Amino acid sequence: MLEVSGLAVDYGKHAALHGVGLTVAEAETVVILGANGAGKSTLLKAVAGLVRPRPGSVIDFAGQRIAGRPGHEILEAGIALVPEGRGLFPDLTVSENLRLGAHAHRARKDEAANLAMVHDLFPRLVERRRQTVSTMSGGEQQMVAIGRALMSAPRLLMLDEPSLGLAPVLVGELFATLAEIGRRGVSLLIVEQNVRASLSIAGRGYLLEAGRMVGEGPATRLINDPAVQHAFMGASAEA
Ligand SMILES: Nc1ncnc2c1ncn2[C@@H]1O[C@H](COP(=O)(O)OP(=O)(O)OP(=O)(O)O)[C@@H](O)[C@H]1O
Repeated sequence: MLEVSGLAVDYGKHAALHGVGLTVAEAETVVILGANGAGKSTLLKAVAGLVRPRPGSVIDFAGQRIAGRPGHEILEAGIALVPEGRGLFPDLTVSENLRLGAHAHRARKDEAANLAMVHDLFPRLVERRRQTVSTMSGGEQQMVAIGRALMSAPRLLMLDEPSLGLAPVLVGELFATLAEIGRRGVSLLIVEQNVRASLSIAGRGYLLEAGRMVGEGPATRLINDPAVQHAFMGASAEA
């Protein structure tokens, strides 16, 4: 469903991605692993239309060529991003933040059904719907960020380090919910440093190093691959 090849992104003279490729099939969960600065966020931003890829980069989604298109068109095509740091409006309430995720045309007519789905996945957001986001815990804010992305009824949900800053018990809950979202038919593309937790819900993974893909394979193989363990399994990944 998502097919990326030869994706290159430059920040001025600095090349952050040197021509990477990856695929995500319908209803598949894929993880991108890599150290700080490897280019993981840049990859997601390029797919989401938030940074411009170099001409010649190919990003195809559900039969459409989306490379270089603006972010709002890519959202309409069915790709949503939960950015690193979550990108919420801290002074607005939970409900207001969720409603802001529903502005895509493709989701407007189903807003009530999408909200019901978000409340089903995150029951705590029902009780907290009038609470200002800045007063919530990190785990609750992550629920709002994922909920807001789901309000656009994406076919592909991309998450940039969703477990960052969460206590280990919340990391477990987060990945259980992401697995449930995947079971409901949404494709997931997840950038993570938490190797074990993310691979445990994924079908496949890729290793990104200094702007190049240096490995890929089934999650069950990567989770036991010594190269992955050496390169990426820091203290946080052992949690
Ligand atoms: N806006 C920017 N301007 C210039 N250079 C940037 C910009 N954003 C990222 N870079 C550089 O591009 C490279 C890839 O960054 P990116 O944020 O994609 O990596 P990452 O793998 O997501 O790392 P992290 O986990 O630290 O976010 C890094 O060398 C980074 O310093």
